[in-house]
Amino acid sequence: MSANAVLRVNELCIRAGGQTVVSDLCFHVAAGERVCLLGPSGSGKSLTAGAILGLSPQSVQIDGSVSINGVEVADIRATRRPLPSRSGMVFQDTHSALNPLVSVGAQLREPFMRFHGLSRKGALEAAVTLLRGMQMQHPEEILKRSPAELSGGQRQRVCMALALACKPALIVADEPTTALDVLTQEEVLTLLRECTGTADTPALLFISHDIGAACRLCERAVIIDEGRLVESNTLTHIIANPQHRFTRQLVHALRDSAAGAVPWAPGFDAREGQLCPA
Ligand SMILES: Nc1ncnc2c1ncn2[C@@H]1O[C@H](COP(=O)(O)OP(=O)(O)OP(=O)(O)O)[C@@H](O)[C@H]1O
Repeated sequence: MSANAVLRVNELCIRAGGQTVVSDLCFHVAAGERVCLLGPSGSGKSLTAGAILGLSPQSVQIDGSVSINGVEVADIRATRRPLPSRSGMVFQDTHSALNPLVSVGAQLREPFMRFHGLSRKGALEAAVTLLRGMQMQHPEEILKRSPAELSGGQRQRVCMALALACKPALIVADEPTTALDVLTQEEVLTLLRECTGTADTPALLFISHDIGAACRLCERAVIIDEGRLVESNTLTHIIANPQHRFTRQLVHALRDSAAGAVPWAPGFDAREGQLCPA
């Protein structure tokens, strides 16, 4: 396992509704890395995300280890975690992620005041700069609106801006593009790629059942089925040589949908059905 891991999940077991739904899960995300957690519906992806983020429902029992930046956090709720071990989060449901009664500007200036020590005015200026850097049109105008006055794609960008403004070492994105149209999905994936996975930006754990999006964004994938790790490798290797039944289904679906060209997957040769090294 990598020595410079931002996230280490070790022997994670999750019980919910009287059943073990995640068993002995082990994986890591290194600094500067983008890793995808892939699995079919009901395989335990969101419960794993909840355990990593410290947002599991009280009824869910968690055993094993989750460490972020070297701090053991499996037993610590999100709001009580020490700052270096807090993660940014981006979810599918942007309505729930934002306070509907508070303007976007008031929500976005908070992390700049809290984590960057900026004044109210300085925080708003930083928020404008961040949104502009994320290719958002008219950021000053956006900050004055309430979340309900934004499109789904705009709300998702604001959620990403909120996650980035907290200066986390890790961002966990749980199906962030599922509720968006195809073009907006493309934009959000591009943005996630630009804002994560380098020495100066957070590492990314991208949770999805879309291997096409994973290829677009991540170098490595961890694949789970029925709460157990079934495959873990670079996406180049997995696409060329899928081992598990679910992975083979995903790769076949990707090849079928490709039909000659996969513009969103750089390096993907649809005729060969392989990811070629960039
Ligand atoms: N709070 C809970 N109480 C009881 N069972 C739960 C709870 N949350 C999830 N489960 C069950 O645990 C299993 C894994 O759920 P989870 O939401 O992690 O799956 P998932 O892989 O994220 O699925 P999807 O891709 O459909 O979102 C499912 O069988 C689900 O019904």
